[in-house]
Amino acid sequence: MRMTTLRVLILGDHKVGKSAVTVRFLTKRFIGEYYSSIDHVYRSSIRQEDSMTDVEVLDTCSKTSPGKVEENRVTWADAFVIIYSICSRSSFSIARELILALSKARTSTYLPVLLLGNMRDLEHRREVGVEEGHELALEHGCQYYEVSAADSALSVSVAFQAFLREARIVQQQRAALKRRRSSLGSVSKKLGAMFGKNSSSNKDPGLDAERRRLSFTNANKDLSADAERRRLSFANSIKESTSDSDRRKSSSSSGDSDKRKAPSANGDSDKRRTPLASPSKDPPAWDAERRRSSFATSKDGSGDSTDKRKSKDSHVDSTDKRKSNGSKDSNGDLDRRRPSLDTVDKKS
Ligand SMILES: Nc1nc2c(ncn2[C@@H]2O[C@H](COP(=O)(O)OP(=O)(O)OP(=O)(O)O)[C@@H](O)[C@H]2O)c(=O)[nH]1
Repeated sequence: MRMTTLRVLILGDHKVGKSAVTVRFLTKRFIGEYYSSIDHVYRSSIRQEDSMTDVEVLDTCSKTSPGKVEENRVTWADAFVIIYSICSRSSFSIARELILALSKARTSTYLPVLLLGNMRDLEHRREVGVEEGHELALEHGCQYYEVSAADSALSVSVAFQAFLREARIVQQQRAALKRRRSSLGSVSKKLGAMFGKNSSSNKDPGLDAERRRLSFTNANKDLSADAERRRLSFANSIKESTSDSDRRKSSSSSGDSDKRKAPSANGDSDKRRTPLASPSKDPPAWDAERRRSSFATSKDGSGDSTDKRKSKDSHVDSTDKRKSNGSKDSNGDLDRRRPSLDTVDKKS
């Protein structure tokens, strides 16, 4: 179970019931006549949800200047309770002064402030409306309740419990912020110790600037060299492509087109191209001769359709042979077919 200590400072005009309210909250009892010319500190442990809160309440003696608050007290306290009497307009004005004084004293941090309008049981003597109390509280971001220390402990207890809950949260947030700041401070000190020793920029800013300049120049040099490399590579590729083109031209002029196709293109495309290309390469004389031979065979009537197919097949074979053997095949094949023509002529 966690334990925290909250310091609460009670402020207000004379005889508004500061002591009566404080004692009511801490002891649940009402003391009708409480006289003291000195400040009192009350200590108590209050249970809130899952935790206990140690509360120190400083009941101030407001005989001299009730509208002012000493700086050391402001520093001491975590939370402030400002009490006025609903039966006293002047006590309400002093409450306003105190709120403003607190705002000025601790501008950097949020101050939990509870504004209490006491003596609610004396409604017939009311000088300050409940709306005025609400407005003042809203204006300065305070909690606000009207209570009666004389009438019941409940109203006082409700007001204090709600206020202490808020005060405790604010206190915890403040403590966490302090821890974070201190840890950040120690980390930054360590980093400063680590890098401060080795950092040349702190010692010699001129040297650091020169190092950056050289680094920039080297980076530019690298970029220029890279661009030159790319330019040379591009020029070489152009040269290579030009010489390759020349080579192709010279080889095509020497009639070696079939040989060029094989290594340059993939095998499949060449295989596809070869049978389509070969018939168109046959000279017209071969076609004429082929037609004539076919006509002669049909006229002769010798040989069936199978023979005709064979003849055609053999002719295709011979065409392929011609392609591979050149002039030798062309002469030989032509000569082999000519005797048959002669035979036809003789028969006819
Ligand atoms: N009717 C009524 N009387 C109250 C109430 N609270 C306090 N009193 C009376 O008001 C008078 C002043 O009460 P204190 O508690 O002494 O007020 P204080 O602000 O502490 O006084 P100083 O410290 O002398 O400035 C006492 O006679 C209380 O009995 C209340 O809620 N209702």
